[in-house]
Amino acid sequence: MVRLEGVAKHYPPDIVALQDLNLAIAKGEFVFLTGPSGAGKSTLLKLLFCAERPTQGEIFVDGIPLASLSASQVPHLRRKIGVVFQDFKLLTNRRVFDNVALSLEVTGLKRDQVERRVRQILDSVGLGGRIGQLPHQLSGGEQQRVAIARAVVNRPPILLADEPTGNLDRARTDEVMALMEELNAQGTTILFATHNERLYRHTHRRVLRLVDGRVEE
Ligand SMILES: Nc1ncnc2c1ncn2[C@@H]1O[C@H](COP(=O)(O)OP(=O)(O)OP(=O)(O)O)[C@@H](O)[C@H]1O
Repeated sequence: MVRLEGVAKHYPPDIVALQDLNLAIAKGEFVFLTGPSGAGKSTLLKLLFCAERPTQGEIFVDGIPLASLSASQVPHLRRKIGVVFQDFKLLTNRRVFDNVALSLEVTGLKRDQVERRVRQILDSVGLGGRIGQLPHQLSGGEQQRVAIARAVVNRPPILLADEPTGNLDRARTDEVMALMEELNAQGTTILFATHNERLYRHTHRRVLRLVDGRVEE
């Protein structure tokens, strides 16, 4: 589902964020990405959804060579990829419903289909009753569950998570992890960046550790 071959990313003037990265993530895997601050975790995720382009090397997502994509084709790639961030990035002046619906409306679904899908996904993350509220009326954990619902409402095969539990307490973190497990059980390939060793220590999941821009398993 994801393949990197000899990937490097440099930022000007002389920062080497990633170097000679080779890795493959199979369809349906749930892989953790860890490593110290500044190791390049966010950079790696950004390369996968074309928010950054590699300085060297090739990246394939679901068989698509990303180097071949023009700027106008990037939105098509992004429909395959859900992304969740530490700071949720919800639209603060839009209701929970709209935050989730926006990512479906761009796909051209009819209004009643959008409404049905949004209700369904919000029910599945336990927020069916909060559909008309604004983000600030929700707790941090609830806001993150809205962000996850938004990321997966159009059923992308891949979910990228960049420290999604970084702002959450232990109980809320466990709720988010349970949701991730559920999405993975339904077939979503997940790449989950985190500093929190507790989240992967006792799992059987593969853990990729970035150190100085290189990957160790
Ligand atoms: N847009 C940018 N311009 C210049 N340097 C950048 C840029 N983005 C990231 N960097 C640098 O690249 C390196 C990797 O950063 P990145 O954010 O990928 O690390 P990270 O592992 O996600 O860190 P953290 O755990 O603190 O979020 C760091 O040295 C960072 O300062």
